[in-house]
Amino acid sequence: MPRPQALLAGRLVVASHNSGKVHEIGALLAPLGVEAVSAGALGLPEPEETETTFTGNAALKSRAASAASGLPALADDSGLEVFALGGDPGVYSARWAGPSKDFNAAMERVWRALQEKGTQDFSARFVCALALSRPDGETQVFEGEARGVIVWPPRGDKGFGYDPIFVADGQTRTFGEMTHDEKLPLTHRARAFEKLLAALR
Ligand SMILES: O=c1nc[nH]c2c1ncn2[C@H]1C[C@H](O)[C@@H](COP(=O)(O)OP(=O)(O)OP(=O)(O)O)O1
Ligand SMILES: [Mg+2]
Repeated sequence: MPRPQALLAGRLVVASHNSGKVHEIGALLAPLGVEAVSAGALGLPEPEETETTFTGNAALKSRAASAASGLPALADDSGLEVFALGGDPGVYSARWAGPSKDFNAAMERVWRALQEKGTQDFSARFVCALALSRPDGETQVFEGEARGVIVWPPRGDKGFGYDPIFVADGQTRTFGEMTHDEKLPLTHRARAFEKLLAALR
């Protein structure tokens, strides 16, 4: 079996169709000298996310991309868990935005659900599962989280998804108000990536 490290030595598929994620994962991979190519650039299809966990969906996406391309693949399945909402939208975070990917509507739905609960508990976390697959299907998955609170109204137009309503612990600005370089080290994604690197070392 090749050293897992070799998986990050040459060309790697970033198995995501979300440009915000592809940008962030590209920045995490850049210092390693990995030649990252996105699933979209290779014309790979977007698999249906049939699992009920972040780790399950991440593995499903990395396996599909690696098998289809013959290259190692790194997939990200992530989402926002709001504690007072029992973890919603969770693995359905992308689906709450609907087929038109309307995250203004998805953010409103989060806020409305919190209002309906009548709660003052706005605590939340972003979760990211990163799955690394080889073309033979062998897969490793790593999870990271970023804890914080939901704020309303949305603030900032940077980032993607739910960034304008999330303030990470210890911060005052939302992820939507931060530059890419400010947001990235605070993310669930960077934390999952640290674990992946530690495991491959
Ligand atoms: O840092 C983040 N900042 C804001 N929102 C975020 C973040 N990370 C995940 N999210 C939300 C939006 C995203 O749409 C959904 C993930 O859903 P998820 O299925 O993993 O990704 P996706 O469908 O957008 O792209 P793909 O599956 O092709 O990787 O959670
Ligand atoms: Mg998805």
